[in-house]
Amino acid sequence: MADHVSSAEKAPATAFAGLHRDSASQHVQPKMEVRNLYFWYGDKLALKDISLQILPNEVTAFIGPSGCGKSTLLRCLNRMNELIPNTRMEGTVLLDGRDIYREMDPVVVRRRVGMVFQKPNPFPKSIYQNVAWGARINGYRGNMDELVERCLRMAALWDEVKDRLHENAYGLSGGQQQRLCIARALAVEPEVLLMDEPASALDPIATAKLEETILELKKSYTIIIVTHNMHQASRISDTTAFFYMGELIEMNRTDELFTRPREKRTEDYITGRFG
Ligand SMILES: Nc1ncnc2c1ncn2[C@@H]1O[C@H](COP(=O)(O)OP(=O)(O)OP(=O)(O)O)[C@@H](O)[C@H]1O
Repeated sequence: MADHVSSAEKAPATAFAGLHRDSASQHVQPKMEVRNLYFWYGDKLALKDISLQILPNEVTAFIGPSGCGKSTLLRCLNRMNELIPNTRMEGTVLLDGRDIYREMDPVVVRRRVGMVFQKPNPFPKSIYQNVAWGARINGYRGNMDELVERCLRMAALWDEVKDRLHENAYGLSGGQQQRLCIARALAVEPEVLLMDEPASALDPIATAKLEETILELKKSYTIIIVTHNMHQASRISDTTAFFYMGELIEMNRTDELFTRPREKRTEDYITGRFG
């Protein structure tokens, strides 16, 4: 296991020492931290002893063969896993140092840690209402027009939809719908964005646009993205975590992981020898 991967026994500050380069003397606090996490679907163990840290304002990519637990881990980071019956989790997940399972309300966790899914899933409502909805149920009292515009701009969609805000979202292309879903996620003012293969249903041009958007968003948000596409991981992420059969095999700066993997299984995967 790579030496930067923390365990509960190691002090969190040192666990990421090999990774963080912001300052030689000062460690940035992780935005999120997972400690010794196990997850079961019924009797089936899907995640085994996962420990890792997510740094703020970075893109972290989760890669690995199908079924290795990437989406499961993503859902553990905002308590979405709790919505799946007959599952069990052990371990700790921290957001800004606070335990999201023991010290925080799940509704608050899901607001602060937003999610964008594999398939764009806008509501059958107008573009405007798609963005305003989340803010409204969250009790937003400010100027809604301004908020909608701000979120659509952040999601790099404003210029394409500003003259058709009250048209049905289903009239948008797949790539536009996915950016609308990002705008909708941003409307509740999250701090972390979880993205589960957000480009898998998009063509190369829409994918490129989405990747640009993600790079722009990381200035304001912490982003974790599950991707099957290793080129995408290397293009947009700062840190990459490689999973295999429910275990975290290696996590490192993306350029290091792709050019000098420490583990044979990582090397085999990134060179296409399996998976
Ligand atoms: N709702 C569920 N009920 C039972 N088992 C599940 C459920 N969701 C996932 N699993 C199992 O848990 C393991 C991890 O699945 P998960 O979807 O997290 O993997 P993944 O790495 O995201 O896969 P993919 O890349 O194919 O999306 C797999 O063996 C999968 O079959």
